[in-house]
Amino acid sequence: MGGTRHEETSHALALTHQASADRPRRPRTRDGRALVRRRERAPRQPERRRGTCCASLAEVRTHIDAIDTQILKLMAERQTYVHEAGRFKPSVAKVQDDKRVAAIIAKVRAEATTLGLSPDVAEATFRAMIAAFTEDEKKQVGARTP
Ligand SMILES: O=C(O)C(=O)C[C@]1(C(=O)O)C=C[C@@H](O)C=C1
Repeated sequence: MGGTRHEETSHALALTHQASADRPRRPRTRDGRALVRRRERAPRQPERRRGTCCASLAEVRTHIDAIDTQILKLMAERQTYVHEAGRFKPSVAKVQDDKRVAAIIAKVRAEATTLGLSPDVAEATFRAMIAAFTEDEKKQVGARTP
């Protein structure tokens, strides 16, 4: 390119402009930030289901740790409602409600199946969780009633 410095600069700018004009425009938010599409952040669902989305055991465990934190937050929220349930029970003997537990387990098994989660894993997890919450609720009701 044997033109003046100014011509060279304009040519380079024109090329840059051309290259960005050819590229498909990324969707942006109203304030101009690039919208990251979900597929770019998380692996595609089938890969995740097949368990082939991670490159190392450490990466797998990072995902598991993050999910465990979400589960714990939901358990803390569940606990507040279990304590609320305790307020409506007149005695420790009324805390355990087998009919309610059976209904929860039936619902959880059906939902797990829809979500692609093993219903047996879901049932075992919920039975253990409800048993622990029930003991906690008994302590709470026992502290309030004779
Ligand atoms: O629903 C209630 O009555 C509760 O006290 C909550 C809960 C639960 O953890 O889901 C706990 C104890 C009962 O056995 C039934 C269910």
